Amino acid sequence: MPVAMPLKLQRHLVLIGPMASGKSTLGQHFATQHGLTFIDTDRRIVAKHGTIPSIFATQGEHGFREIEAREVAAVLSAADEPSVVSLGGGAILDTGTQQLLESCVVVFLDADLETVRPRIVRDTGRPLLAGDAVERWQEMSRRRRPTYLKLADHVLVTRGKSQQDLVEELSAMLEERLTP
Ligand SMILES: Nc1ncnc2c1ncn2[C@@H]1O[C@H](COP(=O)(O)OP(=O)(O)O)[C@@H](O)[C@H]1O
Ligand SMILES: O=C(O)C1=C[C@@H](OP(=O)(O)O)[C@@H](O)[C@H](O)C1
Ligand SMILES: [Mg+2]
Repeated sequence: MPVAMPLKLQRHLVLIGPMASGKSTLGQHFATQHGLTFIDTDRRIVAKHGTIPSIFATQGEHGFREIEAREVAAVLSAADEPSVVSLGGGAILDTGTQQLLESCVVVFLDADLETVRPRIVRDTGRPLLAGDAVERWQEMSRRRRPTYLKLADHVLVTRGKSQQDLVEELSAMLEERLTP
């Protein structure tokens, strides 16, 4: 894997966007290539509370959102080194999370249906997509889109781009931002 320039973040770099837009994958690749710490809030939730489907089954979406808001707040308000943080797609629904994102650099991974379609039809790990995954993804994505746009400092359009394309585009975006 190519190693890009080490990058020094001043604030957390947070990836938001709909389910299967590639937040977890891009966050991990980007952090690895720039020698940064990577945090996936869903991964932390799973390590502490069990799988996401099992949390939804026992505590419902409401229970999951409470756990998620606590975990995201713990990550974003800690005085740790600035890191690359991938949130779950619905984490931005919480107003406390929205406030914490004001002091982060927020990147919206803007994925369209054709890009995510093959990903969501084969993956069954997202309880909110149970049933007609395509229909449910479209509806949720449409409803949340204004919030993603409102919170974003940058928008990264994912259509037709490989992981490496996205790492490079995000790197260029940040370099421009860091250039006085
Ligand atoms: N740029 C990309 N090109 C092709 N497949 C991708 C890309 N980004 C992510 N994927 C695949 O899409 C699926 C969902 O990615 P993931 O990172 O889990 O998304 P999210 O965290 O936004 O839900 C994974 O199987 C991943 O390998
Ligand atoms: O959009 C959502 O409400 C959710 C997105 C998922 O994360 P990804 O966006 O990483 O798939 C996960 O947090 C959970 O299944 C709920
Ligand atoms: Mg994810």
